[in-house]
Amino acid sequence: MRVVIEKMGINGEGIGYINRKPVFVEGVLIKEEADIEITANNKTYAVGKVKKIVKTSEHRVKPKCKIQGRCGACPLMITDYENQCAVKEANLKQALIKYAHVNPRLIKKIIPSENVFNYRNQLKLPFSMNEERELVTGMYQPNSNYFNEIDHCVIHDQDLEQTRKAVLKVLNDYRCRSYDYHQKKGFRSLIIRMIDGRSQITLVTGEEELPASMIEAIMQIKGVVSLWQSVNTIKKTPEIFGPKMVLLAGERTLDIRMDDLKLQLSPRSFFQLNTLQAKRLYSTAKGLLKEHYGLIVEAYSGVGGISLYLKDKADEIIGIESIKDAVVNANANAKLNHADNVSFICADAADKLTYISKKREIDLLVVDPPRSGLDDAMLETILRSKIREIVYISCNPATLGKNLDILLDRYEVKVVQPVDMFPNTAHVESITLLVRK
Ligand SMILES: C[S@@+](CC[C@H](N)C(=O)[O-])C[C@H]1O[C@@H](n2cnc3c(N)ncnc32)[C@H](O)[C@@H]1O
Repeated sequence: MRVVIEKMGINGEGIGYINRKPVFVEGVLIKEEADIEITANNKTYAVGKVKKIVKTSEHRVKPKCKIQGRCGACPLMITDYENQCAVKEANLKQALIKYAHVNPRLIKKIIPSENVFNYRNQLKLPFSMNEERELVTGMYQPNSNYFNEIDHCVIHDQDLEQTRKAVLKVLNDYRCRSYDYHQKKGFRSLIIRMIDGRSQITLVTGEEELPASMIEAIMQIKGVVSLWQSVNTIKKTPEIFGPKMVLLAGERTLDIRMDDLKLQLSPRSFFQLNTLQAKRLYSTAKGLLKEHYGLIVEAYSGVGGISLYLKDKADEIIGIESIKDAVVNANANAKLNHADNVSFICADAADKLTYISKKREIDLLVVDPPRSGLDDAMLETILRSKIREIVYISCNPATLGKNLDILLDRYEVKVVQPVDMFPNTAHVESITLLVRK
């Protein structure tokens, strides 16, 4: 079947229509024409696989990565960066109009990323064995068990890639094997966070005792400041880290600088993946605010970066975060940065916000939730409270749109500012400023 691609979907796929039914096709761009094979045909939509592209977009480029399209992380790498930004802006507009009827004129042009490649400061990759019986890292093809070995990832920081290769060499020198679910032994995942040339490494393993000389060899790799082991023998789990973390060598935290801020990060704490753009994200959010507030609450605060960026904007700032390690980091970060007016609480965001909003007046709420967006309890608490302003930082236009639809009962959108944090991927980050009606 031949299809003309009319728009792009939220996952970076092309969408065309056959007999008015939408057909989702990976690896194609707007205005391209392709011969496709229908691989799934449901009542309301179909899925197609490209056999041949018969008309090519002027925005198509040759992807820099050999396994683009197979690993699934970078569907937009087939188009120039200007067009990637246009696709992201259109997707955000589409979602916010569809779910919440947001006036498109309030949605600004996306702030592009300075670094289109080599921007990721962290990798979290599963291990496997290749045909030569060597331990390798890679990605499972989306919706399949097929493992693609990653030889060289072009969105990872170059030093991060060097470190990954050096760690693999050590593990192979010691003849380490990938995880065996029956024996509960072997290596499951490699996690490396590398910022400003310094790295924190975590090996997620089965019940494995690692030789002291191997630990020493990893610590000798350039820039490595700590090596952690996380034992995870839970069979089917979406969690990469196991319940227990053991510091094998080096420093407990990765200490970084972000503009004037000093931040400490533990392996399990969330931290923005594109450090340069994170500074832009935070300073753009700050730029949308008034001069000064009484009380700011930041929900989903991670290691406290946003609250600390805003420390001069309020009499008091309270952060709420559910991961204990991140809260320990955040409170240490408040001390390190002499922010006596900023503190962090380990709790569920909705629970704690309900508690605070019953006792005190909140002038500004900052939320930066995971991809699933704000849950019902959080939305209910916000609607019941008298919070005056909200800054909603979102990494998922669909959940943002659905949440806004509910919040718009009591709030008005002032501006939506997209920021590209993840070039080549389909992810769209945005900041929305809402004011109580
Ligand atoms: C997208 S991250 C944002 C972190 C932080 N704002 C930053 O810029 O680094 C979302 C954070 O929400 C936390 N989180 C997830 N669900 C939560 C909940 N129900 N209550 C509190 N925090 C939660 C996660 O642990 C994570 O640190």
